Amino acid sequence: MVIFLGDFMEEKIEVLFRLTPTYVGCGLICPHIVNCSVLFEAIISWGFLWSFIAQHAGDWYPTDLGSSDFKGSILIAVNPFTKLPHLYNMHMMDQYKGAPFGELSPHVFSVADASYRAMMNEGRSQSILVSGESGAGKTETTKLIMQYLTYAGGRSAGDDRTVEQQILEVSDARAVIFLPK
Ligand SMILES: Nc1ncnc2c1ncn2[C@@H]1O[C@H](COP(=O)(O)OP(=O)(O)OP(=O)(O)O)[C@@H](O)[C@H]1O
Repeated sequence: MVIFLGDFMEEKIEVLFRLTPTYVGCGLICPHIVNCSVLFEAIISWGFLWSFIAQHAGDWYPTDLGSSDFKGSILIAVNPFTKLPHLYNMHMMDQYKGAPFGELSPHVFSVADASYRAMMNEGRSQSILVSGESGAGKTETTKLIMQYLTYAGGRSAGDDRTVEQQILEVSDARAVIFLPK
């Protein structure tokens, strides 16, 4: 599940994770939910979670969202367990670049594009939450989001390196700092 949280601050996301036991609790309090299909259960449970947040989050819940309306975007992404290169190639990125949200079919590039444009238009950091159980495809989905963002970002004037190269170089630096051999 990919959720575009807009310009939620990092600490707000931490609160979200702390609230996650509520999501588990929903299944215990309402046993019929756990009998639903996995997808349906996930949708209902996240609905409960967001409802809970809207009601109890108080001061950290962004005021511009109102108290019961989620302005961001949720994408249900299903792991295909097979390579689907035609869905994630340059042509698809071209299609989604700048397209109004919801105009084209649901796609992780659509979420990434909305995030990128919000960052550019509002000049504020944006957050995308990728959630799911082990093996759901979070890592692959995150890589696709990074692939799109590096494509959308291009390269800055006077810098021959692409954004992708710069990110890879930072990753190398972090690997050296945190994972010395
Ligand atoms: N979009 C995709 N296209 C093709 N295969 C995929 C895709 N997403 C996931 N997979 C397949 O599913 C496997 C597990 O995906 P992934 O590693 O992203 O899961 P995860 O949610 O990060 O798991 P964990 O939480 O255990 O780290 C991948 O190795 C890949 O084979």
